[in-house]
Amino acid sequence: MEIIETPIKDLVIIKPRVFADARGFFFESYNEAAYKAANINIHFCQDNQSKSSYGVIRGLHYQLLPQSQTKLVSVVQGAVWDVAVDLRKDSPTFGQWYGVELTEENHLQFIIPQGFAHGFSVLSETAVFTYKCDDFYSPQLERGIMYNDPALAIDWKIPADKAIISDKDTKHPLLKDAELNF
Ligand SMILES: Cc1cn([C@H]2C[C@H](O)[C@@H](COP(=O)(O)OP(=O)(O)O[C@H]3O[C@H](C)C(=O)[C@H](O)[C@H]3O)O2)c(=O)[nH]c1=O
Repeated sequence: MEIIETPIKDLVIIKPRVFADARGFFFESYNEAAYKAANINIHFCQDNQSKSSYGVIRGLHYQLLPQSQTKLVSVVQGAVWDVAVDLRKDSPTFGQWYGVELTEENHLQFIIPQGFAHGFSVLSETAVFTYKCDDFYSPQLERGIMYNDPALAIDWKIPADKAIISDKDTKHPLLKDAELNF
């Protein structure tokens, strides 16, 4: 696997080694030993999966310490624009976001570290999104910030009038008003 750095420290893209043949393809979607060899020491404890239609934006979500989550996210069907926002108050990139297109064709994976908000928009007719978390879901510690916060100015790669947002995701605070403890 290849680790691709981003302009935001600790936020990295994983390009797995894909074995393609006449039948299709095979790749290891996670290997703890390979991660340890790359000095990526994460122990995952929960896998999630969601399916969404074109135009859906899920996010921007995070969990507060002590149950903030590192996530390894990828797409098994379709294509999404995946976005992480740095919420670490002492980070030189606090409030900055980075996006990457994850698709069933490019097999790219994205490691979203603790201290980041995460969200994605669906670029294909449907997308099946799968991710591993290194801590369990905690409704009590789950928080969100607005996907369309003007201070973030995130380009979701879909027309704003096509965005499909859950009611919950229309009621998050702006980043300036968010509860953070990273
Ligand atoms: C996240 C989660 C949710 N749920 C339940 C709670 C709700 O009744 C239902 C749907 O949850 P929600 O609308 O928060 O799902 P998403 O909008 O896809 O949220 C996720 O999307 C963004 C992109 C993320 O990065 C987070 O992992 C996660 O917040 O599943 C669970 O039972 N376990 C869980 O781990």
